[in-house]
Amino acid sequence: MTTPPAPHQPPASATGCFITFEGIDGAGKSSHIEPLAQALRAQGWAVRLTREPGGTPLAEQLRTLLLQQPMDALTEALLMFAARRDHLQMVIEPALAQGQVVLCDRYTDATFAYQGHGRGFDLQVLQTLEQWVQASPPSSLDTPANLASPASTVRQPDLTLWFDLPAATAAARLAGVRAPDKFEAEPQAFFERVAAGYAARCAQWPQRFERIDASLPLEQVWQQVCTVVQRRGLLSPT
Ligand SMILES: Nc1ncnc2c1ncn2[C@@H]1O[C@H](COP(=O)(O)OP(=O)(O)OP(=O)(O)O)[C@@H](O)[C@H]1O
Ligand SMILES: Cc1cn([C@H]2C[C@H](O)[C@@H](COP(=O)(O)O)O2)c(=O)[nH]c1=O
Repeated sequence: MTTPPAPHQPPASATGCFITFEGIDGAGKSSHIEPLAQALRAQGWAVRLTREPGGTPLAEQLRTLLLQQPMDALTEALLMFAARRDHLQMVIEPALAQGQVVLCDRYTDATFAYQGHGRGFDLQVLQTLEQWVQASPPSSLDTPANLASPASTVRQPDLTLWFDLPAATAAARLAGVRAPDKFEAEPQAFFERVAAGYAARCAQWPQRFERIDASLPLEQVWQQVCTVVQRRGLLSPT
């Protein structure tokens, strides 16, 4: 019988690890997030799998509105951040405080890519909202005095896997798979802008971002995911 690999148990004082999955619709994120959760659990990690917009009862209600209802760009951005605030307070921060690995299907890079680059919404305004919403710990915005000044610490992912795929390939993969939601119904030019937005975020955060070539066959994409997570010391080769 082979000996199982030593589990990567986080020390009691660990603050967990926050990993986000990003990319345009149809890039292949969801195909890999659950297998990665299983691989991490098999090596001893406590894993919290979640998504944005969503992840809490309130944020899931906001998701339904966001993915179905037409609305102006500011309303859309505010609802994305409202959902994120609830998600951070109720799920992400508590899980990280317990030393868990949080795997989140999309986070704030999506807001910059979709609302910022896709819709053309003001990136400075998004940056201000980011400072407020992602104040860490969340209680640092509890009092009116604290609200007046931006947070000193802003919760960012430790690692972002960016599934990079041409918009035309993503559209071909999604064609006929399911009825498109409000975002998926956008034209290819929208997703080209979103993809450019992700490339800009990757250039801005080179240490946090890992680009995954999502145009390759599923098994090769999975290999890239494993290699990146192994390099970050969270998984050991099996
Ligand atoms: N490497 C791949 N090669 C070919 N097809 C793929 C590959 N990865 C995923 N697919 C297929 O493409 C479609 C979209 O994949 P998936 O749902 O994982 O993307 P996604 O990024 O999570 O999309 P969304 O953000 O819209 O939910 C699915 O039908 C999936 O089976
Ligand atoms: C977090 C976030 C998401 N979106 C968009 C991107 C997708 O089209 C949908 C979510 O659907 P998925 O199938 O779960 O990927 O929401 C966005 O526009 N802005 C955001 O911040």
